[in-house]
Amino acid sequence: MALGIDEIKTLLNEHGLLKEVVYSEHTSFDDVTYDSRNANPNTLFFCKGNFNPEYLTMAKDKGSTGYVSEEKYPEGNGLTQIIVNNVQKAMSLVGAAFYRYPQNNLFVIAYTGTKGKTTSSYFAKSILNHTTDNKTALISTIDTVVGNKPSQRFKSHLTTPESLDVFKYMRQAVDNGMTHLVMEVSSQAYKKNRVYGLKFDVGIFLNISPDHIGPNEHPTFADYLHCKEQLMVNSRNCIINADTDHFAEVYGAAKSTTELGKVYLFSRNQKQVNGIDVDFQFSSIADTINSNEIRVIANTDKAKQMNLEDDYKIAVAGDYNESNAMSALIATKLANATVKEAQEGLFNVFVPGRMESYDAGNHGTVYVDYAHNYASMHALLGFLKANNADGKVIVVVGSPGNKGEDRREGFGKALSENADVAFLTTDDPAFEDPKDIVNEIDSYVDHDKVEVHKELDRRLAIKKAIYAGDNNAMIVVAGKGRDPYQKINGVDTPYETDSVVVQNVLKGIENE
Ligand SMILES: CC(=O)N[C@H]1[C@@H](OP(=O)(O)OP(=O)(O)OC[C@H]2O[C@@H](n3ccc(=O)[nH]c3=O)[C@H](O)[C@@H]2O)O[C@H](CO)[C@@H](O)[C@@H]1O[C@H](C)C(=O)N[C@@H](C)C(=O)N[C@H](CCC(=O)O)C(=O)O
Ligand SMILES: Nc1ncnc2c1ncn2[C@@H]1O[C@H](COP(=O)(O)OP(=O)(O)OP(=O)(O)O)[C@@H](O)[C@H]1O
Repeated sequence: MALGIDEIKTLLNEHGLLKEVVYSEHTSFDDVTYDSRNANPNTLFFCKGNFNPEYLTMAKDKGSTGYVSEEKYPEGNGLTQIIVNNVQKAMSLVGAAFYRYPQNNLFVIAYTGTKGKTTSSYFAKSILNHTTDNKTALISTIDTVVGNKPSQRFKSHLTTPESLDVFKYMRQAVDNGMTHLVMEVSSQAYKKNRVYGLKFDVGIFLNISPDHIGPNEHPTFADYLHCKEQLMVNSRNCIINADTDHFAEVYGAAKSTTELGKVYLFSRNQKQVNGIDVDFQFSSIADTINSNEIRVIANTDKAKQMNLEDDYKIAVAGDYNESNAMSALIATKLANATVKEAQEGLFNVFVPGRMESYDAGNHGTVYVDYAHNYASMHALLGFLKANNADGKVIVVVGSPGNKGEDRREGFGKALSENADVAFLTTDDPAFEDPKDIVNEIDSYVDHDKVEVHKELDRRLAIKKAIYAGDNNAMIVVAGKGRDPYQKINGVDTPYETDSVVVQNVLKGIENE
């Protein structure tokens, strides 16, 4: 692949981004990167973010022949210099052109929402695997899948990658024969223009609640909402959970660029929201601590024509997963999935680290779940308590250091509402003392309602929690899912994952 300077100039000019070009003899580039460590001969290098000019020197030393930046650097003398007024936008446009617009060869379904993006993406992929004969790619917080060989599936670094990576993965997916892609689009992706210029075939808005607000993410909730709404503005078909907070604003964003015939609304209970007819209603017809089943009803003519009305079993527990499943049903129907394919996809789905359940025999049932703030912990514990009022809820939980400090109070509150026993432990303490974090969570717990144990060794905390359960107990190991590390003092210290620790404890119990 190669990209010439004339095409770059035209593209940037069309979008009002180009300020100046200083030519060298290099007018065509064989690679693009935003990280000097990955620069190759004849690479076009993008200077972005918390940039240090030394990176440009490194890129040049490794053979870069041009750079794109919002300012000129003497370190770049001798290279072709492309000066723009927004490097992130420029990077996305140039990335799409360099990788020859792979999005044109993929049906792309994109998810946003404070909670449920990953789970719903796995639901949609599982359905489309049936529809497309396994030709569905995935860009999610957990895994990126660009093909069916083991080497074409790898761990993700971000929920939504940098634009150059988005287009690279799309190109790889197309070259590997993929026809569909399900991806997560975080609010941060819009904030940082990681998907600038991209139109999605289907965009889904799941929900919004205060989160990701802070110095490194969104300055205000309004900014967070605005960024999330951009998925609606940039999608050809919009699906909205009408039960979400701020529904009116989200619907307004969708309507601003999409005709009403292509905006699909769904709700658990309501036929109308704000006087607007909801297309699909779903109800729970079986809701156990291991799985769910929903009934889908079409309310509008548009919905009736889609032939989605039926019952669907979902292999993952949690009543909120009924709503996640409903979104995946509409999205995949727009990609021509049949009811049978959807039923098979939801019945067989497995989402790593999200409501993984394990039978612990005489010690009850263990759930490994990624719940890592008040909203998700409250939803999870409330669901378990509602479905098994006599069962003890035992929770293993910690809270990260140097970020999301308000989660500590949230965990204390969620535990006080629905837990019987808590084992407070370590979870990515970063540069803080995990003991202080545990004590802070503890200070928010109502000790008349919850028996609290403090065990900083996470593996031991999990073991003690499982052993504390009787045969009706529900032991929740929260917060890390399948994260394979603990972030300690700036180092990702390997950790075998909560799922593996749980499995090892259960093996020990079996062998007793
Ligand atoms: C705030 C934010 O979006 N930060 C992301 C951003 O940082 P940045 O551009 O400032 O990059 P940096 O690491 O400071 O380095 C500056 C530049 O120099 C380059 N560099 C760096 C070192 C070097 O030797 N050579 C070199 O060229 C880097 O590649 C980068 O391009 O670009 C980096 C990769 O290029 C990301 O790793 C980093 O994400 C950080 C780790 C992060 O935590 N991001 C979170 C907030 C995030 O994006 N989260 C959302 C999910 C949120 C949700 O669930 O809603 C996500 O989509 O993942
Ligand atoms: N629709 C939902 N509403 C509320 N909570 C949910 C919902 N879906 C999932 N959860 C809870 O949130 C946790 C995270 O779910 P998931 O990973 O699917 O969401 P996400 O949007 O990708 O999250 P994050 O941005 O934190 O990575 C789950 O483990 C579950 O506890």
